[in-house]
Amino acid sequence: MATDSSNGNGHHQTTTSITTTKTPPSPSPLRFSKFFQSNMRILVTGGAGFIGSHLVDRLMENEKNEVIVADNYFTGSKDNLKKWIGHPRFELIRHDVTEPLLIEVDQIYHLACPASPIFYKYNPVKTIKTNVIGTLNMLGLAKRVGARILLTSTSEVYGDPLVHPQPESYWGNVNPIGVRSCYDEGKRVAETLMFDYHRQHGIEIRIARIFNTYGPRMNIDDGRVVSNFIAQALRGESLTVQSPGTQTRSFCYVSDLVDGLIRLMEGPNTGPINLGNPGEFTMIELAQTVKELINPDVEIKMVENTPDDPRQRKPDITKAKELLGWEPKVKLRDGLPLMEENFRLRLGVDKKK
Ligand SMILES: NC(=O)c1ccc[n+]([C@@H]2O[C@H](COP(=O)([O-])OP(=O)(O)OC[C@H]3O[C@@H](n4cnc5c(N)ncnc54)[C@H](O)[C@@H]3O)[C@@H](O)[C@H]2O)c1
Ligand SMILES: O=c1ccn([C@@H]2O[C@H](COP(=O)(O)OP(=O)(O)O[C@H]3OC[C@@H](O)[C@H](O)[C@H]3O)[C@@H](O)[C@H]2O)c(=O)[nH]1
Repeated sequence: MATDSSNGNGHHQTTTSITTTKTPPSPSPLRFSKFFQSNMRILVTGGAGFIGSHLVDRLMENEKNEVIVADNYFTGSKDNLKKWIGHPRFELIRHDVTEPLLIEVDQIYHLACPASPIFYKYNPVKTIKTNVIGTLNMLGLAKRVGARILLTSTSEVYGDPLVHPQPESYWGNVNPIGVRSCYDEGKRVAETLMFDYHRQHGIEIRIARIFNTYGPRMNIDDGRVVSNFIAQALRGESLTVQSPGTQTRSFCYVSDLVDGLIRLMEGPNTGPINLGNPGEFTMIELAQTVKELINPDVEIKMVENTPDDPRQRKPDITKAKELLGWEPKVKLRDGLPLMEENFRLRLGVDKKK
């Protein structure tokens, strides 16, 4: 069933479950074989990254799952998956999704894409290729083997939003030629490709629009705000708030996010569905919280911002609640100390007694 709602600019849009008359291709007959070891063979692209490796941990908990990770290690690392390397139900492939991948799978979680602005802006043409050609390749794979595919899209598809908080029906306010466009427009094209394959070829699709997520295993020098502030606080450096500091974000702890991704994949809704924590903070508030919880001695300094930084962001998660029975459980004040612990270990900084 399709739902109509206003996007806040007077436009109307259809969201959440656009249906198709096409029948998806059948999965391999082996799936139904009595002697098959696992019931589900799952590909996670970008599985060596931050969210991907937490997702792999959760998928591997189920003994019926076989997990294959394809990653080019641009921002990810084997270290994030070290506990699974050598496991009989796990396989790690060095692979760039801009090249075709010929394997047999039942589900695809398609995460491969640099997510931190400093990394996605580093080689913007490659970021676009990853989003467009990479998603085309994964949809081609899904089509060939009859797999269900989930795309990790982003709150960045709303650009610098004029509607607040952002519902899925909002079409966004995106600069098509800016320095962030390789990522936000790239993800918008990826969403379009997903729906075109769904309508034209009957592929089973799922789209998650993920809002800022944080947690253990983020790269220490990832450049994103939570990892920056925690690393700075632990190193005794000033916390760098990019001006004006009144811009807002809503931060979701990674275990909550992974739970939402799996519910979306397993349920009947195509999405797009927002996954994020509606707790909204200015960057000054975030810096003050990190300072208070981790190192009251550090200073907070204002530094120059980058172009097109969205001024506000907060997910409307009504759909996730209704359709997935999902809402985040971990508050920022509870999640930050869990990440601090992991960063202390990796940076070799002990807690003062
Ligand atoms: N973390 C967030 O706040 C957030 C928010 C919205 C959306 N997302 C999306 O979630 C996904 C994962 O994000 P993350 O935070 O874990 O980032 P990450 O950078 O830690 O992980 C991305 C992974 O993709 C791999 N990768 C990049 N380009 C590739 C390519 N061409 N071929 C194969 N592998 C490639 C990287 O090596 C890395 O392991 C991304 O698609 C991102 O856009 C993340
Ligand atoms: O050191 C810093 C880093 C960042 N910031 C600010 O913190 C805010 C968040 O910046 P981040 O780089 O963490 O992330 P952004 O929200 O800009 O983008 C993110 O959005 C969702 C995902 O798709 C991606 O993970 C990423 O693109 C921005 O307003 C930025 O100006 C600081 O104040 N100080």
